[in-house]
Amino acid sequence: MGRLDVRVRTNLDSVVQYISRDERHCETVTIKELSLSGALVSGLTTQLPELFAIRPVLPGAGEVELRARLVRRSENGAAIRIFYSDKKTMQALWGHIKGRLAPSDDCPYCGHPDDSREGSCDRCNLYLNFGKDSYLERHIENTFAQRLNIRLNRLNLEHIDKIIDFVDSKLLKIKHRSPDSEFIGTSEGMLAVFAMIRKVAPTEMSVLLLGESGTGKELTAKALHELSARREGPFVAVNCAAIPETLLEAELFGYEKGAFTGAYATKKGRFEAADGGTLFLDEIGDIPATLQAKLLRFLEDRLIERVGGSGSRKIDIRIVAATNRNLQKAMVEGGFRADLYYRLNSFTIKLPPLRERGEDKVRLARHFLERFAAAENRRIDFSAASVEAIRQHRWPGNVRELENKVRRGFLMASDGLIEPACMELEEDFHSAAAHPSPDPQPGPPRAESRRESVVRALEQNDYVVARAARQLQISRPSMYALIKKYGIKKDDAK
Ligand SMILES: Nc1ncnc2c1ncn2[C@@H]1O[C@H](COP(=O)(O)OP(=O)(O)OP(=O)(O)O)[C@@H](O)[C@H]1O
Repeated sequence: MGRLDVRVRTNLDSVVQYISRDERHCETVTIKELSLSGALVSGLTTQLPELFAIRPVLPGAGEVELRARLVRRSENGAAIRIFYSDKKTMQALWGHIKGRLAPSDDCPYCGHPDDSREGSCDRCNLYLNFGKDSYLERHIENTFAQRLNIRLNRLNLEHIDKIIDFVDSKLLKIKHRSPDSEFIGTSEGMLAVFAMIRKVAPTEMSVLLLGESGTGKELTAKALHELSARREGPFVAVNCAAIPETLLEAELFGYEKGAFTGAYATKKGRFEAADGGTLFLDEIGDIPATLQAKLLRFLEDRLIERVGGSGSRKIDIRIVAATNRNLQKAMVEGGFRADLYYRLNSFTIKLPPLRERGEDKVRLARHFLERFAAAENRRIDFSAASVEAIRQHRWPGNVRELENKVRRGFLMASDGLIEPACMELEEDFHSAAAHPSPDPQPGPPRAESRRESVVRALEQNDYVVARAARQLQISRPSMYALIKKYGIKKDDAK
């Protein structure tokens, strides 16, 4: 029963109706107690689906249809929640309840003595003027925030995020996700990376990205592009190690017709394709010496010359380069030009390996799982053992390996649960069980400590909600909802 509603005893015959597997079920029950948002019914014999209809016959108003959900069953009957319906139905329902209100001097909501029956209750502040026609609207208005709060308290962080996303994107059509919002991470290392991305993105500086394979270098390059003034221009990515050395120059700089055997027509290279935007040169450590010289020339004068061409042309691009090799060592050993290294190295972002990102591992795994599950409209979760195995695994292939393992787990899961074996991580789980980690790893809020995480984030950000929300990688409205949900006040946070 709704805690905020006036509840009366009644004896209404009602039909409960639902459809399962194309079959219509009807059952007659009796409503014993009724409020605007709930009822207690007796005589229910079947298992109900999550949502069903109940059709009480209200004396004087006839049959009304209400949408309902089962809250709990007991020996006395079943408690159901009634959802707000159209105004006419609500008025009929309220008319029935009002007619059965026993005269009392106590507030029917909270029991506080009240003899005026005018205005609001001194204690719970709810509107008491039942006799007025406007009561229903005033009641709905007055109780809206409290109803919302009751519901919010039952939701977890992910639900709240989903609802806010839905409202923003589907109802308000706000495209509020920033391009790096799919970039998951709240570990110290990743927060530093995000801060650097935001700082350097709007500039025209060349950026060098360092990090093991699969740590997110390409994603970083895309974020740099999206957060720059070049975002409307093209983003062109070239994996220099994937193109044979003999073809790389023509691929990057283009060629004129007849420049070499097989050059039947003039072709633009990737530099020209990226004109006005960003060129991402992945595996830059693998380009041959001749191309290193050509790239250096470009960085100095911004001119390119097609293979077999006689003139040069100006190109307006920003270069973001990446490598998982130790360029400094390659430079010392003579495999990479020092002048090019220093040109590219004017701003460097180092992506930490996944094994050093603490609880980000689990956060990323959940992010990928959510994506796969949403694409196939399935509900699937990790078992506790899987979560532990994800924490323990060393992840030599970093985020790409994690994504692949979660994809495998998603395909192999049975009964809606991914066990370590589904991801081929059973050994990591067994070693975790044998040597439990004393260090629970820093990271995002777990259910039991979520309040503490929210308080900590607020403290660390001088109570600036937007910044604390950013630190926890949640939206600002979600942060406000959490502050309210946990009743956090500035004084508690100290
Ligand atoms: N922090 C992250 N949040 C969400 N997805 C990520 C993150 N980091 C990486 N990914 C995903 O992991 C995969 C590998 O990332 P990416 O290709 O950017 O890595 P890389 O360092 O460029 O790899 P390589 O060196 O092998 O080219 C991609 O699917 C990418 O979207």
